[in-house]
Amino acid sequence: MTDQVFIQGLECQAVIGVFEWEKQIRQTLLLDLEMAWDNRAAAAADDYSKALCYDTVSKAVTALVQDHPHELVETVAEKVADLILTRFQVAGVRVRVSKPGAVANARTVGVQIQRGTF
Ligand SMILES: Nc1nc2c(c(=O)[nH]1)N=C([C@H](O)[C@@H](O)CO)CN2
Repeated sequence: MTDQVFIQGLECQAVIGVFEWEKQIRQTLLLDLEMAWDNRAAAAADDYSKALCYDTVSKAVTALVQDHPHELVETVAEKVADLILTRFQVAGVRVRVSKPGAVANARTVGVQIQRGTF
């Protein structure tokens, strides 16, 4: 099954980082999500209830990332993947977490993980 629902560049203001000064501020994280989802039923019936709602997922992920402090972008990626797999019954997910402010001479840095099956 190759269908996906995706979310690109989801901007979150998070308490994120290993250093003490980072725990006192919010920094931008950008999330890219790809979720395995068979879109045929929703499309055939033109039925929102059969779709994976990117707005609902975006709100849930934003709350998770913004409402709890984390040290590592790896932890954020794992928690987001777990949320999507469990709360939204998605079979597979790719999560990319970018921290654009972290390295002065890099456009961005971060991690990408894949969990479940596509
Ligand atoms: N693989 C990782 N490396 C680093 C992380 C991280 O979350 N994962 N974090 C930091 C610091 O918080 C850094 O972003 C401060 O600028 C360093 N390396």
